[in-house]
Amino acid sequence: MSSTTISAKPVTTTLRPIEAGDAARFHLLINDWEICRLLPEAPFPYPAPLARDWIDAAMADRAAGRAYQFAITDAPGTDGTQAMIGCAGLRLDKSGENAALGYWVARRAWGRGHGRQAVLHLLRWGFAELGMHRVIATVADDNAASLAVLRRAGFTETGTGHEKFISRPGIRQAVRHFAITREDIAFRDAAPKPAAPANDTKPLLLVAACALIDKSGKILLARRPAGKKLAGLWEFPGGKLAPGETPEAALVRELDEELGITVRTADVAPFAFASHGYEGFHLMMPLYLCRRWQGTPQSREGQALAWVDPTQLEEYPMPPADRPLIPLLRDFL
Ligand SMILES: Nc1nc2c([nH]c(=O)n2[C@@H]2O[C@H](COP(=O)(O)OP(=O)(O)OP(=O)(O)O)[C@@H](O)[C@H]2O)c(=O)[nH]1
Repeated sequence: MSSTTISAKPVTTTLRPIEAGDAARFHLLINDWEICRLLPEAPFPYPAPLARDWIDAAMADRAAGRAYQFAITDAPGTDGTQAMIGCAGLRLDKSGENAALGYWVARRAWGRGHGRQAVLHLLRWGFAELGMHRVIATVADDNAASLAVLRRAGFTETGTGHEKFISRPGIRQAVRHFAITREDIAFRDAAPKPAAPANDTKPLLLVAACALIDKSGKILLARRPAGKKLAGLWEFPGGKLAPGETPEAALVRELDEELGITVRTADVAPFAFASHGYEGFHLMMPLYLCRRWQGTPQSREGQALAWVDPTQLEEYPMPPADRPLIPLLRDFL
């Protein structure tokens, strides 16, 4: 991921990989008792060289695939730059199945939902990109804001304990442990919206769609052929679920029927969903990412195909349901 943006008004929270040039601001923000006292490994005062060392280690970890640390940034200012307001990251265990989540938001940016947005964004990215299945987090018992962030993000509390915090010598700080799984996130994203108004009786249509991503990071779009509804628009391969079929099984079937490729259910990762009211039905469409398949995608139903760079998706007219997915893909990939 080069960068990734959330545009959930009124907060705009962006994550981008942390870089050496962030050291001075990192130090300025973290060197605050109200931050250091909540982080097990942060001394207070926080020495400037430690900020540089921490970032160097983060960059080495990223290169080795051990951990992925991001700068949390705010909405662009009038000059277009995005100021760093905190840090969030995932550290994988040896098996690659589990990751530990860590994050902090500078005091000047508290109370605006940045922590929750950053955590949700990082989880979606991690579950889509890293192949991990479970994320754990440990939070000081007196860190009310962080406890709320994890609970609202869908984490389950798994236990309590005591840990050393460098900034609080002589005590073993009471902590709470949390965990969330890939399935929890998929369920959370697919959770029903609030009940529709009584006069809205449109049937719900469940469609599974997939962004196939090739080695150069391009996404496959298919053009709806003449004669179909929304003809001429570009869409993600996929289709309606047959009765009793899971979205993953529907994708495996549709990708074979439409493109002649073989995909395993284990190779499709849930990424986002579209929920859109068309005339006559309400579309609920989970979008999966897939980077591994067998065969070469071919047009089996007369549809034109195009491999599109994520930054150019906007140049391809897509159904209205797909439009909110474009910035997510552009910023994730
Ligand atoms: N596969 C796919 N369908 C989408 C996307 N966006 C979107 O609004 N849809 C809608 O979801 C439905 C997908 O149904 P489908 O592909 O199984 O069926 P279809 O309308 O092509 O006709 P069919 O019943 O002859 O297969 C259509 O109403 C389509 O317009 C998308 O990105 N991919």
